[in-house]
Amino acid sequence: MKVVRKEHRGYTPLYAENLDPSSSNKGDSKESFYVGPLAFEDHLNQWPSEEILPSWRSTMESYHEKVLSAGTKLISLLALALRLDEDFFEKVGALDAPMGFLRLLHYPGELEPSGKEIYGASAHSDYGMITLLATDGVQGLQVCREKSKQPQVWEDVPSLHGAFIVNIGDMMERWTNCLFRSTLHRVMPTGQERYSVAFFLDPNRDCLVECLASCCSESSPPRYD
Ligand SMILES: O=C(O)CCC(=O)C(=O)O
Ligand SMILES: [Fe+2]
Repeated sequence: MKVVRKEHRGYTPLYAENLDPSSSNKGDSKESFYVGPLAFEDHLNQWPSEEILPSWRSTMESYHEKVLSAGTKLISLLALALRLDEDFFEKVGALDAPMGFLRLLHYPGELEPSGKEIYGASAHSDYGMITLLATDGVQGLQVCREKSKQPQVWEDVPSLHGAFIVNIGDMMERWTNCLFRSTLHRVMPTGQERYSVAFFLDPNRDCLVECLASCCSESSPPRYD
């Protein structure tokens, strides 16, 4: 198929991805479609033809722009919470040519029989700054609050109509010296079909990520420098 994933854009088929290779997982029971940054590198995006899906591209572009704008505002609130200037992450170049990746996800209700454990999405944390996640309200998403404790305790994430679920990513964990922890999460199959749309806001590749001054002290030195 012409839109099969290339350069992190396009279609990923069922079971093609395994977010937690340490588990004896068959591959995640989800299929997805990635749309990368629009303003920059837009030529890498892959779009189904207008004849097959009329207006799909313009709908995705419009959603991408709106969720990027919401994510950018949220990042400025995180900056204020960290006692930084509101535009700190802009000033360090994190949002230059914003690296926003939209991922449309579909989890089928019925799964292929398999002797292996099957997850919708196996345990992982997202790797950027923040993720804004919209779901159709079908359960399945779980978080583990204490990710370094064993045994891990998983909690269902309730869905709130009209609200995004916001996850902190690994880069934000590093930046804040673990003050903000990236969220370990997974999606369990429930037997019900499920749709979600994730928007990953990553820092620009040229942005230097170093421990924020407000997040380290003598008793809490930078862990990643
Ligand atoms: O579908 C969901 O609720 C979560 C998706 C997810 O965690 C991801 O794509 O990184
Ligand atoms: Fe995720």
